[in-house]
Amino acid sequence: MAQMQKTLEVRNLRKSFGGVMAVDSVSLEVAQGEMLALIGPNGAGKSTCFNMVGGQFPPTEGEILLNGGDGTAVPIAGIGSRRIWQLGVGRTFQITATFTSMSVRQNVQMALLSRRHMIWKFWPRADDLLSDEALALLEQVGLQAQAERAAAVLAYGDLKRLELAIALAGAPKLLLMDEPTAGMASGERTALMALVRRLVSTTGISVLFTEHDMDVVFEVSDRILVLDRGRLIATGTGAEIKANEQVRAIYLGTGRTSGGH
Ligand SMILES: Nc1ncnc2c1ncn2[C@@H]1O[C@H](COP(=O)(O)OP(=O)(O)OP(=O)(O)O)[C@@H](O)[C@H]1O
Repeated sequence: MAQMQKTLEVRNLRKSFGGVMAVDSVSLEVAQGEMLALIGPNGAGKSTCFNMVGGQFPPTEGEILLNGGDGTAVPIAGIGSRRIWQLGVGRTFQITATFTSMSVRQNVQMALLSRRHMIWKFWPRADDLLSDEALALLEQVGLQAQAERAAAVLAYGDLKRLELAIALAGAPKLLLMDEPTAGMASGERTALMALVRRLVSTTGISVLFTEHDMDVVFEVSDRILVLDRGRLIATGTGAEIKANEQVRAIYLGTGRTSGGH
């Protein structure tokens, strides 16, 4: 198998839905410890890219390679989301999914259990066993003080932090975050993504995220990828993307981000 330095490599990815080419010949790489934003107007193909990398559906064409940890390139296109998660690709969704009747700590413990392929019948024991580990993850996201509260009563921003802790419990090498700040107030958005930025720096995981708030994108990303109508039209640092005429023409120059949210 070929050697691979990157966490993720995508080659000539395509997805068509009937007559619509939602993603067209997209190639990209995510380095270890890199925080990469995937931006573009509504309908550009961002979610479709995420869904192929995360295994929600197979590509029409193209390769998706994940670093197996020892430098080997593991093909993951079309192998399904469960298997992809086991190989180290975590994901947060636009709608947060937590067990509302459980405490914040127990939600993280459930994710730890799942990672260890333990099942529900171990729960009474796991409640002790994995408690410290869960609390350590909650500390990483700044939620330790709320560990014993029911997930149902958390403020929205804290729920997003819990979702992040749950994703980290899966020990991902790559975390996909599809509009992680959707529905949050501006200050909260910056705080959440600054936290993710710190976690990337301290843990060395890679993050690929979509985000409609350009201030957040420019503040936290190492690099930015711009999609338009399924095609990757630019890749670069914030400064490069800001200066890119094609990107400005598509939407930065219009004064909107990508509408919608
Ligand atoms: N399941 C589907 N069936 C048919 N067409 C789809 C499907 N999913 C996405 N599309 C189409 O593919 C294109 C890309 O959509 P996608 O949701 O990936 O864009 P996006 O960049 O994530 O947009 P947004 O910012 O609005 O979330 C759009 O034209 C969309 O209508």
